[in-house]
Amino acid sequence: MGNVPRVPISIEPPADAEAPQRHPKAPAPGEPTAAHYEGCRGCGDVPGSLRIRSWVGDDGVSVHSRFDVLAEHQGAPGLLHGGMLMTAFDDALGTAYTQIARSAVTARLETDFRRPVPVGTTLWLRSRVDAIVDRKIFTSGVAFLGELDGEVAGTARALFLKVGVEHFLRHGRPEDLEALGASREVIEAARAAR
Ligand SMILES: CCCCCCCCCCCCCC(=O)SCCNC(=O)CCNC(=O)[C@H](O)C(C)(C)COP(=O)(O)OP(=O)(O)OC[C@H]1O[C@@H](n2cnc3c(N)ncnc32)[C@H](O)[C@@H]1OP(=O)(O)O
Repeated sequence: MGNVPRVPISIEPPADAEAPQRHPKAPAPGEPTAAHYEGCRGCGDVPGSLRIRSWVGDDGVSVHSRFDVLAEHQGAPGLLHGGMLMTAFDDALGTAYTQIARSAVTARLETDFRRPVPVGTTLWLRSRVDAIVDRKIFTSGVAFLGELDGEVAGTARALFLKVGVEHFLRHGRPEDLEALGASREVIEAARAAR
């Protein structure tokens, strides 16, 4: 396999992992969550976005999300593209962790596709953080056809790793970071520190 890295195999949280605690500044149960970023492909209000909307669950930790499946999300004729369902899970699980932690990025995402999803369906997703171990945030979610707790269309698990703002400053496109208020000097300093 030459230089191809070994593929990590497990995102199972250890049995003694820390239980998730809601961040004190997170929105309250029933409130909508904020978009990750206005340019986000999952939840931002920009062309090409899935325009996923999420709300905090009654327990203050889990999140439920709505994704209206449109013709532009097709893979097979009239059916949702699998990668779009993964995008929806990435976004919803990535919103669930914002109830607990600040910034983190997806390290691994596993999805099981249980039922085809016709165009015109409203998908509802339930997502939660199962455990946190140091920088690792273990999450899981379920996507339902038509209504919360309807027929299961898919399930997913993801591992997010906490990162600092320097992750985005080092790797992001400078003009997008500058549009968020980062100065060229701060961006260059973060890149020089690599
Ligand atoms: C300006 C601010 C804007 C803020 C906006 C917020 C936006 C939020 C956006 C959210 C939007 C939605 C979401 C998005 O779209 S997020 C976008 C998609 N994700 C990415 O681009 C991430 C790309 N990957 C990386 O940057 C690095 O690989 C990361 C940071 C993830 C880890 O590299 P780092 O050098 O830091 O860590 P490490 O390699 O020492 O590993 C540490 C530990 O983790 C374990 N491990 C690692 N990988 C895996 C794996 N795949 N499976 C299982 N385990 C894995 C590893 O074994 C080790 O474990 P241990 O040996 O310690 O036990």
